[in-house]
Amino acid sequence: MDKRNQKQQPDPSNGSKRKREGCLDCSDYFMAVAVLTSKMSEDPNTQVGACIVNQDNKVVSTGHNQMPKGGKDKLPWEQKKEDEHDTKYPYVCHAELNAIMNKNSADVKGCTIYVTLFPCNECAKLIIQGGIKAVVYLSDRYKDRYSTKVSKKMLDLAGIPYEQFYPKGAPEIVININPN
Ligand SMILES: O=c1[nH]c(=O)n([C@H]2C[C@H](O)[C@@H](COP(=O)(O)O)O2)cc1CO
Ligand SMILES: [Zn+2]
Repeated sequence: MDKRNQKQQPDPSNGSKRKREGCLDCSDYFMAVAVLTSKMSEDPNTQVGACIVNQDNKVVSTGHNQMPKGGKDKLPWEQKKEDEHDTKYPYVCHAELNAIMNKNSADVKGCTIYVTLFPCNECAKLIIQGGIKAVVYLSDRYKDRYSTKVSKKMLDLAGIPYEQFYPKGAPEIVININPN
């Protein structure tokens, strides 16, 4: 048979471009976004970041712990003072609250929240009532605090799973933003 006029079929195993090895896994990316977002926090002791992702694996929001509008540079970051009004605790807006408020979608129903610290009870309420369907957290540093224990109790009652994050790829991601 004369093959001169036959169309050449590309050989998938030879000559075609292969996909890049070692590209960032989706969940590693989302937690990395949460960690990067935490770097915006002005809290000298604990910086928290959150990243909310919808069912199409699209980021719909991020947030970090920060003072409410109008309170920046006017409210304290102290952890301990004789009077609790002089500490950060009554004022600071948690990362999860900010992420839910910052959403670029109508709601956060069915979304997953990636957060660098296990959500406290107040954040758990927002997560549950907002319709978030899963929590992925990095640190459970405050697991013995009552606010974490009751948070887990509420999440359990609402049937919202929470799992600790473990990276699928390399645990360290280096970002260089130097233009040169
Ligand atoms: O769910 C949370 N989300 C969140 O943004 N935070 C913030 C509030 C404070 O700024 C900081 C905790 O401060 P500290 O570790 O010094 O107690 O983390 C804390 C929690 C859980 O405690
Ligand atoms: Zn909280």
